[in-house]
Amino acid sequence: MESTSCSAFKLPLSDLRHSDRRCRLFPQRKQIVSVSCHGSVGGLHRGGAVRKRGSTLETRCSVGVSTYGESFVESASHGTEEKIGVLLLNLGGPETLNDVQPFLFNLFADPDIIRLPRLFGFLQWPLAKLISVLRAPKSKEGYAAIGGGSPLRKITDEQADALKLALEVKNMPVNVYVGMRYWYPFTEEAIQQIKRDNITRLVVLPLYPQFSISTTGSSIRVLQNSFREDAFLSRLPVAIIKSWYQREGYIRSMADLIAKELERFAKPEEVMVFFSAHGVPVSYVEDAGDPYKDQMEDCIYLIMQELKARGINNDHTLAYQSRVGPVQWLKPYTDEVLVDLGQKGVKSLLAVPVSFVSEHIETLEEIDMEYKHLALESGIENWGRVPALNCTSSFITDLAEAVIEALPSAKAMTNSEGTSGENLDNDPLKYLVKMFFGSVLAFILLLSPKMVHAFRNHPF
Ligand SMILES: C=CC1=C(C)c2cc3[nH]c(cc4nc(cc5[nH]c(cc1n2)c(C)c5CCC(=O)O)C(CCC(=O)O)=C4C)c(C)c3C=C
Ligand SMILES: [Fe+2]
Repeated sequence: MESTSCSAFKLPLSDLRHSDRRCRLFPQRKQIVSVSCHGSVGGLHRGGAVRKRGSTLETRCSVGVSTYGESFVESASHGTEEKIGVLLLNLGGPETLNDVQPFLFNLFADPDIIRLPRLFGFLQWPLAKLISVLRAPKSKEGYAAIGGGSPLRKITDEQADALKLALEVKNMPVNVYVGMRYWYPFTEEAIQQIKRDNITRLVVLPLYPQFSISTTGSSIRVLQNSFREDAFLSRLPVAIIKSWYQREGYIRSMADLIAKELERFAKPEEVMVFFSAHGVPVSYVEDAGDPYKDQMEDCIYLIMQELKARGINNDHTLAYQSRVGPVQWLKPYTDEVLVDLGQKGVKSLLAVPVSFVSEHIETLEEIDMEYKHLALESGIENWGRVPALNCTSSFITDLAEAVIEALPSAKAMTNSEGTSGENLDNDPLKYLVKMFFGSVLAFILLLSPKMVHAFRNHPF
């Protein structure tokens, strides 16, 4: 079954080697191609397993794809039939508590998440194994507190459906695909579905408003790897929307949500608007040139300008949450700022999650439970939280407009440069030797009490 599932991708040799490596690394991926995910109800074709949510099939569905109706558009210039695809990229999340450790493994095995010097690249997987095992108990507690799994897949599927409808209303029939970076439906599977569907033009839309190497950057790397040596994909015109936090529709939708939540307070004008963004390690910004911090600050500025234009002049602040491990992350840290504000006498606070557009563990557990508790303990008396955008119609309409605007710029992804971390090692003996020595080194490095503590207990 293992080799069948890998070879069933029917990739050229180079890609096959890649997916073979993944199959060794991501045992859970072996299962995905053995199940057909297609179904059809009332003109709706999509992962059959998606409709059977909760069944065993559900977690095995490889591709979250909205392909209802026909999505052919007559190409004005060539008179040929166009079949437009939109690929939504997202992080993915464990759907059950048993998924938590393998999900964390996939996350920490990503060289865009744990950035090791090239020389130490062979340590990536043993380290990922070790950190995921250390982290899993704390992470599981979080997922258990929000019902036993991440809501990300369900919400992203709903966003895909809503986007498809919004584009249909604008006279643009498309197939919408969902590709997750660390859990089902994996980006690689969505790409294979795009190929099977003979899509002729593709818009890639990461569901992260701001660009970070660790999120959008990492997902684009997956695309580049898959597209580089595939005859069909390397010719496919693609437009990638790398960031979209500055779009008016998004800014207005965020301002709408904030204005609405402020109204719930007895004295709305006295509420501190507290933007909480997912952090990244400082080295990403300072050494690797990640634009994430600049874009985040710009985004907050634009939202506050929009609120001011509506006569809302509340104080606001930005802090970063969800740090993991023993390195410096972007400051100020959300937990520290909350305590500080409480001590300074702030009584009413509205938390605004700003780096992500769906509810997820960090909003539902970290903000709603941990930070709320901390804030109330620190002297803040009135607490509120702005919901994630999810399927807010003005937001989805704006995403549809972003897709339409991006489409004309689609061109073949001609990325011939190699991508770091792609030196595939197909010799099983070499692989085992590396794994063994890597593991020994990783244990020596990581099992110091300080490191263990950092990964197990750091907030989030
Ligand atoms: C813009 C959003 C995000 C950035 C930037 C980001 C960077 C980043 N994350 C980790 C480590 C973890 N992230 C985890 C979950 C998680 N991360 C994001 C978004 C961003 N991450 C989301 C939406 C989620 C939740 C998914 C869900 O299931 O709901 C986790 C797992 C949870 C936990 O154990 O704490 C980890 C770990 C790093 C190291 C990083 C940048 C380098
Ligand atoms: Fe994260």
